[in-house]
Amino acid sequence: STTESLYQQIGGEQTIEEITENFVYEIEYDPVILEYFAGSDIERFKQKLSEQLCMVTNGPCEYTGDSMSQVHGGMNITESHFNRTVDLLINAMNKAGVSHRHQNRILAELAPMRKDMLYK
Ligand code: HEM
Repeated sequence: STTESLYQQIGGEQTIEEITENFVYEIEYDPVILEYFAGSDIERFKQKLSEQLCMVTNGPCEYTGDSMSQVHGGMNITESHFNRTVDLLINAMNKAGVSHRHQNRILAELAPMRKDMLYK
């Protein structure tokens, strides 16, 4: 129904967990992007990312992580590396069975955060 949240439409917590697991897997197989995560706590990343995905899809979650500019500041993320990371997220969503229509809605929610991450 039209009153269902995007979170419910994609399959709720289980799908969010799958996207997150798949995304980390994709990152682990991408030497260029993996380098950024060399000193990172991957369990924390998974937890905060799944909260964020849940929140932007209007699920029953609160994002308890840091702001996107705080987190990504100092990494000097290039446009090319940003786009590469989005491709990994798309792979992760495809493998989790998220439809392209729903993927576009999720990416549209994340798009405004881009300016907080690039070249900072
Ligand atoms: C779609 C765009 C992106 C989103 C939605 C996103 C989201 C997040 C979130 C929610 C966290 C966890 C924050 C926390 O721990 O409080 C995080 C951490 C991180 N992100 Fe991103 N991110 C994106 C793009 C990127 C890109 C392009 C890179 C690098 C190429 C990157 C590198 C990292 C790294 C290395 C961490 C871990 C930081 C740490 O260890 O403290 N992210 N990201």
